[in-house]
Amino acid sequence: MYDEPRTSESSGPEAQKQRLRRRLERLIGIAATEGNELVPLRNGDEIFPAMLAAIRAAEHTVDMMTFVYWRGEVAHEFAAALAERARAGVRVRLLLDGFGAKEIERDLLDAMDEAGVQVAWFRRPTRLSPMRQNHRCHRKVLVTDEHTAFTGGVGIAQEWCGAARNPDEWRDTHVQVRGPAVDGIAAAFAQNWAECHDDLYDDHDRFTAQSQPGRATVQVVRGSAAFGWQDMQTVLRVLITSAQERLRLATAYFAPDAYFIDLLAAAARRGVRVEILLPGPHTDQRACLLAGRQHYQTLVDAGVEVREYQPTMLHTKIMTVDGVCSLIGSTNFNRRSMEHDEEVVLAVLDEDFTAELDADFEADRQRSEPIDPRRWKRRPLPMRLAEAAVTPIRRFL
Ligand SMILES: O=P(O)(O)OC[C@H](O)CO
Repeated sequence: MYDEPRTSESSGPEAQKQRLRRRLERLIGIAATEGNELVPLRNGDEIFPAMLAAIRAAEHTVDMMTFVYWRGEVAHEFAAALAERARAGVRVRLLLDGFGAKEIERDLLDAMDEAGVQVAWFRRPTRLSPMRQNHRCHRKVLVTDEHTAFTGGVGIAQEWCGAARNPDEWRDTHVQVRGPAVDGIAAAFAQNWAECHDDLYDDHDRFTAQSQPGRATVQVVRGSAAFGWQDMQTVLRVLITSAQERLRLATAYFAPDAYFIDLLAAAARRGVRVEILLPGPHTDQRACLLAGRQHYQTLVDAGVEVREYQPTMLHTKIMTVDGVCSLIGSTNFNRRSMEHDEEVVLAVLDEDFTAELDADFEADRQRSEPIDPRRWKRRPLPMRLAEAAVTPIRRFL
């Protein structure tokens, strides 16, 4: 593995930002854009009002794609807002994943259809089997009037409402984006919409240039279901191997293959402070929790701090590196996100945005329990057996 010699010229925040930018640009082949404005949104209490306000303010287009569209008042609010804009003459497109959104209420679909919302389904599985659950549209994207975009972890369901005050209010982070990076997020929508609908664009799309309202440099990376290596793996690989001082990872689903466990352990062994925050007792995917726990010993032995979040389900998908770079989007740290599903993430090179995510991470860390290496080594046999039991399905998690 390439380890860059550290000199005074190659250290410092600016040098690290430039190093990360050039590595990501040349290894992924997508240019980063400058002048983006990013607003982090914490939990449903901040995320949903901002998204609904953007929909209600749209005058030309609303493009929304989601993996989860389940139940609750918020599901009705989104459907009503989308339908209202469609009735007002706005071109409204909603792309639902055929597996993740199958719980959507029929009445909401009928009401949106009647109002003129173009609803498309991404790969509806005809039967449930592990193989047919692959190639899901796991991206979470909202773009309004081509100039405001949202992405991150949130699903449209009651579970995400509130502010992580109790187990009924999941913890999540989303981001509102304005600036040139909106094009990359819009392209993530377009790529999946193209597979499900005859029209890629129409007269409502104006294709006007993006302004530069902020200071963040952002590279938008799309991941797609694929055999072999893919860009989502490259982003994660570059950030982990480039970290010099501190790497923080908060993820809803932690079930990577051994290669990525080794990368994290190697980062800790070369002196990087690696902190990983994962769901704990309130996970909604116990099999995934167990698959992740199989790796705790390797990680803590290497010096990685592993913690489980206690108050509620932790659904964030965040990475920060050296206080200068953040990763935020739909990607979990599991094989589904790295190999099986459609994803989109923003690699953000900006100290201010990263500081906000780091502060959130620290607040979440305070509400978590650390894995103690010596106690973990002595965990009871039933726990070990439960972890071993999920081994046959690990590649689907
Ligand atoms: O797959 P995610 O990360 O969007 O999460 C969705 C739900 O948690 C699935 O249980």
